Amino acid sequence: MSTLTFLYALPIFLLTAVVHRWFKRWRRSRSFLLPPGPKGLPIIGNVLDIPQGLPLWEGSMALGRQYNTDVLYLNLFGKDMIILNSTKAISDLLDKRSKIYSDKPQSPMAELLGLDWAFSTMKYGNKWKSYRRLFREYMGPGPVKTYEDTLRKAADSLLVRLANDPKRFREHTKFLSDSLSLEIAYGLGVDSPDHPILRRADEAVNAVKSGLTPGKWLVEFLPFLKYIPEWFPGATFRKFASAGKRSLDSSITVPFNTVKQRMQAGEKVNPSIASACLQKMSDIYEQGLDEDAVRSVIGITHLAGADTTDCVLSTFVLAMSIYPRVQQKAQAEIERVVGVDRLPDFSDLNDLPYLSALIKELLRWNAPTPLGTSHAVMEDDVYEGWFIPAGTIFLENIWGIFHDEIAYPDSYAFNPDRFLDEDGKVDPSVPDPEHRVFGSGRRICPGRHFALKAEFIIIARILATFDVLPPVDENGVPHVPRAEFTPDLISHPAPFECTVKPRSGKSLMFTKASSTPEKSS
Ligand code: HEM
Repeated sequence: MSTLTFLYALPIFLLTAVVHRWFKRWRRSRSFLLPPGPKGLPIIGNVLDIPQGLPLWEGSMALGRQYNTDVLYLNLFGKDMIILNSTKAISDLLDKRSKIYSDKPQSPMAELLGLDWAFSTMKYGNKWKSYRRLFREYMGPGPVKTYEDTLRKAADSLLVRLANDPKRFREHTKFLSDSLSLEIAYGLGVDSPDHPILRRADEAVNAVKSGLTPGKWLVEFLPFLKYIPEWFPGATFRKFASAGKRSLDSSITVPFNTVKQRMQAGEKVNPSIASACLQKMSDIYEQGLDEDAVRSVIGITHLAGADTTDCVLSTFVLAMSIYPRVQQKAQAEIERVVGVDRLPDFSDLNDLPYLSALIKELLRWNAPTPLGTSHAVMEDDVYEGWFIPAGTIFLENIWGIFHDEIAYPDSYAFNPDRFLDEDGKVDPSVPDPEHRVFGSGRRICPGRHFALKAEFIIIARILATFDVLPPVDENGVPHVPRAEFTPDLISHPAPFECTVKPRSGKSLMFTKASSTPEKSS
């Protein structure tokens, strides 16, 4: 198509597609009762109804209250979207009707990023099931026990970095999260955050986070825009997607090929999911999978876990610098149960209810994925008398249910005690954020067993050895950071300053003793 023809054809194509969609929706809305939501305008639907200046999770809670519904219907350029604002609605639909609510919406941005290899964006079906089964072989509740030693070492190397350079705590937690997932997936050790594999992975994760943020890109609502060529004025999304695709392709290929080539050359490689899979390729072929499937499942293990782990750790540092009494209480519990002659270990978990409550509170206070990731319904459905058209996109408002003032009074305060009963034991009557923060139904996060293990050991060991403190100015006055979080698909604390100080000579001894030389790839 010549440039001129394209320029003439585009607006006509655009208008026809939008009018067609709007007409379909208008016809349907006359025959069926859709769930409550703002009325919207012709063609663009509710685009202008979404409260501005607020993250979508807060804005949709406000709209839900305005329309007195926990099943908020929005129409965005003819696309049906429902935001579920209560645990009941999430459980009724995404859990109890998971047979038809486990699809993923077809996302033009995911397509432009070339994400068809990733089972997290795959349509519900046999291919997704077989990829997820392979992931579970290495990340299920049993297999994750085999990573305990790697996790202890990773936690201890973080302590060393914190002791040596306390102000750059945020870089250290990020490096820990990134290098840990690289090691578990490929057995590759890296000694610097500037290692090209980590940099590429970072670019890839950022591309996915930005590319899949709900409502961020017009092409999600007007899919034909994906045919706009990269050179077209204003087509920044195309350039963004091409760069993201390059980083993603490199991130799943380079480390995998490195391990494969080393194994083929008979070199010794560290244990990892990649080496385990490559050693048993004949079994994998028998399961109907091939090397592409293995590469992609391991790629997801590497890329999906790092940012969420980092998010929880930086939220922990922020919370401790704002709430010193919570920190002291957790440290006192650790000293009482573990003593001061060793570091906390996995076997201590059940004896540390306050620490368990603190981790639950971290996940609640700043849920790493405030809207989960979208689901799509595969068939027309009816819920509470409302019609739900096939293909409707669903978002679960995890942030919203974690800020429900009835379940969690004074919900913006960081208060682990809300999860404990009078005897200091975890109170089963308080809804456990661990049951909701990882999503729902058949798509529930399969990395959750690993995530909870990693967070426990890292946080317990930091608390045992360091005090997290707000920064002080030249007059010694502390400047407590504010609890602010980014409005992204994975919502991190906004930049803040603080520092960490070793708690005693003994804690310094632990960090020195565990200062084993780091591997290089
Ligand atoms: C605190 C840490 C984490 C949180 C809060 C989290 C949260 C989530 C959420 C909300 C989903 C979407 C579930 C749904 O569609 O309903 C998800 C999916 C997923 N997560 Fe996690 N995650 C975490 C850590 C991890 C880790 C460490 C890994 C890998 C080792 C991982 C791998 C995945 C994968 C592969 C999926 C896609 C599942 C599918 O579509 O079948 N996650 N996660």
